[in-house]
Amino acid sequence: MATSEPKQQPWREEQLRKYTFKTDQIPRLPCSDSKVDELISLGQPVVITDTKLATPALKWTLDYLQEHLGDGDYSTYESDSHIFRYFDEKKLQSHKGYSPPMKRIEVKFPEFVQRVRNYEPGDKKLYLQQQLNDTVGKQIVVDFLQFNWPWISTYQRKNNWGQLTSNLLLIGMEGNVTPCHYDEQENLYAQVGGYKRVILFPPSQFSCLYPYPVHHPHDRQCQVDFENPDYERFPNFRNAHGYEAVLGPEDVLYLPMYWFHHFESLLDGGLTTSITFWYKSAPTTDITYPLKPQQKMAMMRNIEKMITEALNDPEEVRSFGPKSDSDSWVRFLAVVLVGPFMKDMVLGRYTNCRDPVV
Ligand SMILES: O=C(O)CCC(=O)C(=O)O
Ligand SMILES: [Fe+2]
Repeated sequence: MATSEPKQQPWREEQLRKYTFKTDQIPRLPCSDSKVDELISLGQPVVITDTKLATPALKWTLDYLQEHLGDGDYSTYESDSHIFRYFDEKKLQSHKGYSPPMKRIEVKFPEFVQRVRNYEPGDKKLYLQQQLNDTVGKQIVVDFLQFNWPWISTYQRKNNWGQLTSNLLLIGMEGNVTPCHYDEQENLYAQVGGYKRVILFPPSQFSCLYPYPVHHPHDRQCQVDFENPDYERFPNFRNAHGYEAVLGPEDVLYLPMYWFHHFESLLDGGLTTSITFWYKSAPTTDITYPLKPQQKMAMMRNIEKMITEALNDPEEVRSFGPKSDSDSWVRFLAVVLVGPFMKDMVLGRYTNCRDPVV
């Protein structure tokens, strides 16, 4: 009888960046394992190893894409460093004087390929992040139609998710980092080329991660620099505890809505290609108490939006805190009397909010 050799791990520990917090592993399971259904229905992350969700995209090399993508524009971010921190361009307008740490450019695919291939240390790093749309050529449409829609639609139905909103194609250079943030949709994230590490934190760790105020261009992004955490400003980051996995071709991660996530293309690992499948969340039917941490996050967002809109001046919200001695009782009230919900929303995040140094 043939014995199967244990499969060798196709990446090395030195390809992972080093951080200060502890992590556990996200479970890796085949589709046939009934735990997959259970975890997804509980809103818990899981890596599923054999969905064949985006198998036709395994052949999407740069050459293949260049031949078949068509001549549409591809949104690509340019960054001086390996960090690609997303910003909301609409919120930039009301946040005068702040220039974001990366720039979005629209390029034709061959230009992207040329810049990636000719990259030299010191050049700006690139990260293509473009929604798949109807400008792609016929062959890409054929590949797309052959994705495993029956499998993914089953999960959409079982979990009562809303419509598929978009598929983002991500092509990143080795070492690129998408820093920690959360999104407001359910995500089945298909890895198709190269290896990417993902680190997740559940919504219950909101108070360890200090997302920017909602009106800030970096809304939904954590303020803490994972590579050099400032524990004075963000003391609870010491208590952050993540879940992680390295995703390779054919792996699909269920990334639940409101879970914080950080992605890194492995160091010295070449280009990475991934495709997101974003779904609207299930409508809330009956509310049960206590509310879940993600429901509280949604509430906080609404309250912050209301306050910002009511005051009609983000600066007034942000510079909360004593401006003079006579204001100090306000801070006293906030610190001593307000319950954990308001503290999580305000302390550290609002009292210590600073723009990152560009
Ligand atoms: O792959 C990445 O770099 C970021 C992906 C991400 O943030 C997402 O799929 O929500
Ligand atoms: Fe995301």
